[in-house]
Amino acid sequence: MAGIYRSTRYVLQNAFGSRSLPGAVRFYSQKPDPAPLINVDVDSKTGVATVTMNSPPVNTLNTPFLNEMGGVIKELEKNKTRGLILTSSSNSVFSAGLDIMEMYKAPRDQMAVFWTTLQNTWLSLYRTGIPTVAAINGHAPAGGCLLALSCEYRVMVGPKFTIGLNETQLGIVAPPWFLICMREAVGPRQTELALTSGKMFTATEALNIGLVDQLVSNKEEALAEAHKFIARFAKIPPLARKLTKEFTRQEGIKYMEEKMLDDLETFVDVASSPSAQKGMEMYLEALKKKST
Ligand SMILES: CCCCCCCCCC/C=C/CC(=O)SCCNC(=O)CCNC(=O)[C@H](O)C(C)(C)COP(=O)(O)OP(=O)(O)OC[C@H]1O[C@@H](n2cnc3c(N)ncnc32)[C@H](O)[C@@H]1OP(=O)(O)O
Repeated sequence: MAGIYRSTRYVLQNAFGSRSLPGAVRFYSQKPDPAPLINVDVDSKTGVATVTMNSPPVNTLNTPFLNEMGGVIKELEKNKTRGLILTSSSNSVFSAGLDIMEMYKAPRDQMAVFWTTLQNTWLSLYRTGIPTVAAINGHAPAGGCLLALSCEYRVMVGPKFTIGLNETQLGIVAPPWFLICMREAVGPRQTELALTSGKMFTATEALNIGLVDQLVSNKEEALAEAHKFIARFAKIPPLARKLTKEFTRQEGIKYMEEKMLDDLETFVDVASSPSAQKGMEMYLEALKKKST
């Protein structure tokens, strides 16, 4: 089994194409798609990129989306972008997390490609030397919360949106690297309490436990505060900043570097188990009922 996963990873690692940014201008990532999944807008004065997830209806994280996100981060690093602000084009959802359709009734090799892409893209975002901020302008359950936690600073639009790692509510388990990200933000006690119950926090609750750093009342304010956070690093030498970030995040980085294949195998085994499949089926039904 590990052989399949290793060759899958090889293919994926070589699948991130690259293309030069024509200076500080707007560009769309990866494929010349008339409806890109992610828009990137680089401010010509500050060099800060606003990366807008634009995969309606709820920015689910599936393989094409994650590949595109990985490509975007690579491009921004190559172009020495001054900051990355992650936000959503939706008025109510930051990201609904992993696309359950990538896990539900999916063949094991498809699940493996999906998870490997997630692992690689997560690691790129989590460890990038570029200062990162999540401007959370909508609900951020599960993988949506992970995306926000992988950034260095979180500004959330309140009070009506929610955020959290709700996996246990679905009968699935947040892997250790999700948990490490949560623990880095809120500490071990709050992490255990939150994850064992799969709690979704209101924006105010999230602020109170340190899951987010700031509350604002709309997206424009969120973006303005995100720019302010990035401006703090104007006079900090980038290499010193990057290495300090790597040292601070070494537990998560080390976990992924050393345990990537074990994590992958566990994921495929757990996600394809009858009980996880049943849980996903019931959850999907509940989502569908809710939306009709
Ligand atoms: C070593 C141990 C290792 C263990 C490994 C175990 C492996 C397990 C994997 C663990 C990780 C999981 C992380 C995840 O991210 S799982 C996904 C969790 N996501 C959610 O719970 C969010 C579900 N969605 C919502 O709550 C709501 O959609 C929303 C985000 C609050 C938005 O609500 P809104 O009313 O605006 O929109 P709708 O609910 O009507 O949704 C619109 C359509 O989108 C579909 N949808 C929503 N979320 C998902 C999703 N995550 N995946 C796939 N599809 C989704 C929804 O069904 C609607 O579809 P429809 O229009 O066709 O009805």
